Amino acid sequence: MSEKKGLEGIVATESRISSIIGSQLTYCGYEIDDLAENALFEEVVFLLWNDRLPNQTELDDFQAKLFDHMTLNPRIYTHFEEYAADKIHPMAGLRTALSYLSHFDENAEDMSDEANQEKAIRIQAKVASLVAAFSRIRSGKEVVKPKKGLNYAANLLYMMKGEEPNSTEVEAMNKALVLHADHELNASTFTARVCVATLSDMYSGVTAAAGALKGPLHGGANERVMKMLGEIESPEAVEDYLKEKFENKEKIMGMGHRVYKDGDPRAKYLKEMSRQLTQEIGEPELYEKSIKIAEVVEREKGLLPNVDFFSASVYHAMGIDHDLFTPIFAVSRVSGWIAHILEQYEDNRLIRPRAEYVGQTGKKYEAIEKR
Ligand SMILES: CC(=O)SCCNC(=O)CCNC(=O)[C@H](O)C(C)(C)COP(=O)(O)OP(=O)(O)OC[C@H]1O[C@@H](n2cnc3c(N)ncnc32)[C@H](O)[C@@H]1OP(=O)(O)O
Ligand SMILES: O=C([O-])CC(=O)C(=O)O
Repeated sequence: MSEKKGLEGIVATESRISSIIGSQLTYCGYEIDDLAENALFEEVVFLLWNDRLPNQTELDDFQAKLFDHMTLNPRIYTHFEEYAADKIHPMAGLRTALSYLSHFDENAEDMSDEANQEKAIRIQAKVASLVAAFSRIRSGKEVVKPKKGLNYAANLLYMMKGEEPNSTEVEAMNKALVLHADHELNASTFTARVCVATLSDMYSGVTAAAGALKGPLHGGANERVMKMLGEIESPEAVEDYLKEKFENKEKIMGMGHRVYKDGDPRAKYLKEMSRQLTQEIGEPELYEKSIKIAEVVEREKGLLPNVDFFSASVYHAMGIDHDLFTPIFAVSRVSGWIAHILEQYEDNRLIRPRAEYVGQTGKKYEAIEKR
């Protein structure tokens, strides 16, 4: 085979946005540790889009613009009522809604830099509102409008829960958003770049990317991790549970990574958050089961937890519905998709690789009654 299956190790573009070397991840030159410990999610979004951190005036202005665009057209709520009645998965709902957002943007087709900057803010602002509104509408609750003065992470939680989150919850959500914001040429980001390299619009790029993130081998793994934790009764039951999975050649969700072979640098933060938060809600066994799973999978398969592994128990402890875990990932990753879309537009060329043909040759058309 002349191609690399799954394009493993292939460098498909240059990028200034994030870099992975060994187990070191940086956003625009800043170590993920530095950002996870210190940065506000909005600062990270500004950084990814502008290649530098904002000063206070720029941050205030950026946050104000995000706040101004958080409100949704009520026609979206009507859509959500239909999705809820049909019990569609929230990630399918989000994918459709990201596309629908373009219907309310009169500059959706304007490809100027100015219009694209404006679209970037609108999409980032509205994605949090979409996830929150969907979750409330399907539970028969009133949609909650964003609250002035709250940061992005706090507003996301506020719009979901209808009450102001405490500082521990805001800090945890902010850190989770920072950790998920960008990750080099992961599958959904690559999808976004392939889509807009045809010079399609930004809404199409993020919609395509959301479709890719939804899959269980990518962002959809976090929801499956929670399902697995629910299926295992106790830390003592982990060995037998995993033995059966290994025998059936099933993959263990949240474990392993295409690029990181010595560990995902984001996982340690989510691990610590999982320890603290599951303790606080009185469900420490969720953390204990997670630790045992990680230990057995490392021993048997040499695989380590990725970003989706401990985020599951973190989001659960924050009271988030399990099928909203991947949409929450998307709320953060939209920032990275947009950064890559803008970068793709800057120096675009159609992305169109080749396939090695391995099919039949020399066939002749036969009339249908002869087949
Ligand atoms: C945000 C993110 O997207 S992080 C990734 C989220 N996805 C998951 O957590 C899903 C579970 N993990 C996986 O499926 C994989 O580790 C991936 C897709 C993340 C990376 O995959 P790759 O590096 O391409 O490995 P690939 O899928 O080719 O597997 C290589 C071998 O390791 C095994 N393997 C890889 N991951 C796992 C796993 N989680 N559990 C069990 N076995 C695994 C495969 O079965 C395969 O074994 P084989 O060679 O005996 O057939
Ligand atoms: O980079 C990848 O392949 C998957 C990943 O960890 C991410 O998207 O955050």
